[in-house]
Amino acid sequence: MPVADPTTFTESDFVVVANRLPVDLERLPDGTTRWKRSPGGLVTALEPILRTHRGAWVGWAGIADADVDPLVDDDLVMHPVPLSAQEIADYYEGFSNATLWPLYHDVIVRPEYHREWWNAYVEVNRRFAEAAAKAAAQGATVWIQDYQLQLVPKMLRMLRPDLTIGFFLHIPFPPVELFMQMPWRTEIVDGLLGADLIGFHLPGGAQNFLYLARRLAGHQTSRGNVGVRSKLGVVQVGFRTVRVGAFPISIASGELDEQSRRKSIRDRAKQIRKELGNPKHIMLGVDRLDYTKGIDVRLDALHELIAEGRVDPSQTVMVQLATPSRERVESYIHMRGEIEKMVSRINGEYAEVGRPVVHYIHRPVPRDELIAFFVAADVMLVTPLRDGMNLVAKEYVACRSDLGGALVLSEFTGAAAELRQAFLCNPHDLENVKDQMEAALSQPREDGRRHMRALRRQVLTHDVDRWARAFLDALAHGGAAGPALIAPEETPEPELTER
Ligand SMILES: O=P(O)(O)OC[C@H]1O[C@H](O[C@H]2O[C@H](CO)[C@@H](O)[C@H](O)[C@H]2O)[C@H](O)[C@@H](O)[C@@H]1O
Ligand SMILES: Nc1ccn([C@@H]2O[C@H](COP(=O)(O)OP(=O)(O)O)[C@@H](O)[C@H]2O)c(=O)n1
Repeated sequence: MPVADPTTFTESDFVVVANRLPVDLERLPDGTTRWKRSPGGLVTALEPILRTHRGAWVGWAGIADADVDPLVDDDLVMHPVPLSAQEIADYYEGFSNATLWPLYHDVIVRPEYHREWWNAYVEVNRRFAEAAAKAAAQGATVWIQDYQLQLVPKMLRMLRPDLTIGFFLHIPFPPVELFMQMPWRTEIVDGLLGADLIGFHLPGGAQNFLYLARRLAGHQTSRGNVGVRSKLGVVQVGFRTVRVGAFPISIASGELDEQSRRKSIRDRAKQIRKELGNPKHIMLGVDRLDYTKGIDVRLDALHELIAEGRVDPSQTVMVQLATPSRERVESYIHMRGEIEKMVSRINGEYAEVGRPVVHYIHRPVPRDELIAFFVAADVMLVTPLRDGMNLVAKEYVACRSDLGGALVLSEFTGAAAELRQAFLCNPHDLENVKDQMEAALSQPREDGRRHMRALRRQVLTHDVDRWARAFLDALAHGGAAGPALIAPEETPEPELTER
């Protein structure tokens, strides 16, 4: 990838700041390096937006001590922020992914609170704020992304009061009772309040935050509920007005729809079916290997359905594509072991030679191959215990222009708020998951077409472009005049913590 020429390189009017760049630097065994696409939905969603805005992206290159100059790819300028091995351990694996990630995902795993991790988080957030301040032109718009960078809005405002600053949280914002565990809770709320607009996927997250801004940080806030892309909440921070809203993220659905119609993809989907032994049913899971995704839930459900004779293992195949993720964090190491044991157990009990029941792939899969899997799958299994949005569910729907397939979707994903015609399930209730999987496998063709048509209408009319436009318009125009405010002492008891 070309390095930006420092003599022609200028500051940008639109800057995205995220923990990761859209590409990761990879060190190969022969000592050379190459760039590859970064994992996760944040990159999937933001990359097309940034390319249309011809902006700059500030982020980490994905490996330790990479001292890399700014890069240009088409019109996108990327500014790598270096992290040392110790900072990766303390800021990324530690505070971001062993403290904040489990705390914000309903404490599925117990969050760990360590002062040295917090110190590294503060230090690295400062470095990102400084890099953003350098990349942004006078009066630019800077859009900060996600839980790894919650202190950057306030730090950046102190460095560059001329900027318009937005912040979007890609994961759930937890109920107040859980957030209150955080030893540095006030610092985090204050850090976020440096932004002009703070976006969440769902109104529940926005309302949880408003409550904390009032009770914890002592600011006046608006009354009433926050809407979806409407009815922004307001926090009065001295003379500044901070707006708070719900903006459910999406995918480049039109593009994906087109890609999935290509003959090469259709042919590959048929070939996948053949390679799997032409089973009657293909079920598919596509996730980063993360304990929030409920991969164990769907494996358990499949195991019991087979044991009860409700699913025939000679006619059904499950494919689980699991991208490696956060591989040095203890809870991820443990979970991987558990999942691999479950896969072996199902295959040990029910596979025939040359015909596994579960095909498990623990490595990244090329984009075209992934799309072909979506086209081939009869039932898509999306069963997280908690997920901010889950773009995979929307990607599956976008790929089904044939109106085939069925989506089993956890109620505990952001996507469930929009994809109401899916087979919704409660991942904490195994019998319910089994029933919904069985119903999806056996639904009459016409019902399936009707459900898929409705799901597609939602996904195709609410794409990532609409998400970005809604957020950036609200950031630029500030929204309607502020509603009446509630003083901190008037705060009612937490009626706002449900999602
Ligand atoms: O950067 P990693 O540690 O490898 O993790 C990958 C990304 O995971 C998370 O994605 C979230 O964003 C999606 C898009 O909004 C959303 O659909 C999903 O529910 C979230 O889990 C994380 O929030 C990103 O910061 C990571 O880059
Ligand atoms: N094996 C896999 C799994 C996911 N992915 C992609 O990674 C993204 C996952 O986004 P998501 O919103 O569902 O979940 P997170 O991983 O961001 O938590 C989607 O765009 C998937 O298509 C992939 O390319 N290969």
